[in-house]
Amino acid sequence: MHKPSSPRTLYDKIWDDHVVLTLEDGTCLLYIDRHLLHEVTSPQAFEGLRAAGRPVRRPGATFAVADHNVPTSDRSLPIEDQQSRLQIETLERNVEEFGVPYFPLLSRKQGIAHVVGPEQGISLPGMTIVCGDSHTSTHGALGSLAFGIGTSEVEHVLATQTLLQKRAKNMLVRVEGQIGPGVTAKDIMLAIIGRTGTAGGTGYVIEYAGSAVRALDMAGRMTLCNMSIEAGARAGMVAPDETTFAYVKGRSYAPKGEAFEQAVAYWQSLRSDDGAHYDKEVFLDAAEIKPSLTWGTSPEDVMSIDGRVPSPDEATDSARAERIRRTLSYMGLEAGQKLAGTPVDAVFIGSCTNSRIEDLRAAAAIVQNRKVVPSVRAMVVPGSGLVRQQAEAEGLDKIFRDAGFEWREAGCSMCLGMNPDKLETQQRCASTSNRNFEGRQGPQGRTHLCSPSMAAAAAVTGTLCDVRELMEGAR
Ligand SMILES: CC(C)[C@H](C(=O)O)[C@@H](O)C(=O)O
Ligand code: SF4
Repeated sequence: MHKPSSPRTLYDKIWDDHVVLTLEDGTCLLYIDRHLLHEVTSPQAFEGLRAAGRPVRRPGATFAVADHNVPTSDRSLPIEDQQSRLQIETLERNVEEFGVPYFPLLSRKQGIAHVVGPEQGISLPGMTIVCGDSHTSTHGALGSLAFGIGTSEVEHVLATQTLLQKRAKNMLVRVEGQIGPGVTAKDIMLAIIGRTGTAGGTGYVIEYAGSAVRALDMAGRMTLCNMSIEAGARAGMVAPDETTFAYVKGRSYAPKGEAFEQAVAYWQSLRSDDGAHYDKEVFLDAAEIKPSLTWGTSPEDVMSIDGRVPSPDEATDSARAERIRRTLSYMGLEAGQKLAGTPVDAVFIGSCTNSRIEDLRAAAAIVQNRKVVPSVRAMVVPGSGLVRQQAEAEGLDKIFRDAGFEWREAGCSMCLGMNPDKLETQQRCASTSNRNFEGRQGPQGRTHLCSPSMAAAAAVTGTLCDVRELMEGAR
């Protein structure tokens, strides 16, 4: 624990500004500024409120949207899957009864909660933001403290607008220098997880810093913070700067005029002090990061596209050798093979990691004047209706459609098998999402996590490949 006068990190500052009460064992009651809800983790929480006869403490700080179960096909049709329909109807009934703002399925504002929050200016620098969803860490890109909570905590926040939490440790991930052509925020994050492993961030909140992070736009920063969970961390954050303020300005729920200027003055104080203590530090040289992807069934199974998958023979212990053997078998790969040139069956561009307009532009730049290989099912699923609308205004949908991509409505889609967009058994998919566990995208599905441009390259060549080979002057 730091003394009040000692240099503090960004995390310490936001934490300190939200403590309502500190218990003897150090647990704190934190004030929560924003609470996002989706259909999967909120029903029992509302049920609890109802049973206790309690209202939602601050409906105006609470926002709901359905994203996991929604079909991404024609929205005018009824939802076929009974379970999904029930989830969404339940959410709609709850928000109505408790007076919580909701972005309906037919609204342009509907989308994945972690795309909608920043897009609407609901998520702002300096805030504490929670949602019953692990990838709430995404919102930390704005310079907020944002993390996922469980359903009983959702109920607690609904009832009290506060949450009991233990302070996490501080971890600094510094990425310095310039990334090369074809390298994106996704590749940076895969490189980080490849280095730290999926447990490297356990017990920490990660602050991303360094010139390569500063150079990222907000979408890139959100990609980093989003996958902090895959690095094992509680949350990820980037100190707010001019890029952040320019992004926030003018958004629906952001402060306006004089209030905005005052907010910026405060937000500028939200950076780690010189000499602030980090319990763990990791350094990466941006110039060394190559277009990357995962070869296995854990986000830490990372390699660069010009590398080879591991072989059990290289493992230093038998448990590791067994894991490699099992993973290769699940993934349908041979020990030591190159991934480049491996045929794919599906390409998924979407999810809260990579479905923002910047991601779609990057993918479209690769797809333009090319065609999806006929054996590949390729889909683009914008993160929100507004992203979709913006992409259409820029003609990106035409580029994707003309090439043979499906152009879908917003939702979690093929990121996880909770809706009709699923891989078929043993299909191999280049996916811009964040998780590659066995069966994540459908039973026996084989997921290769990668950036939007790498996924686009896989669609038009029909194989996992180095996006730089499709980029003029990149090599
Ligand atoms: C369904 C939800 C609780 C889950 C999460 O918390 O992350 C989902 O969003 C996921 O990505 O697996
Ligand atoms: S897009 Fe994927 S990771 Fe993000 S909230 Fe939905 S299911 Fe979870």
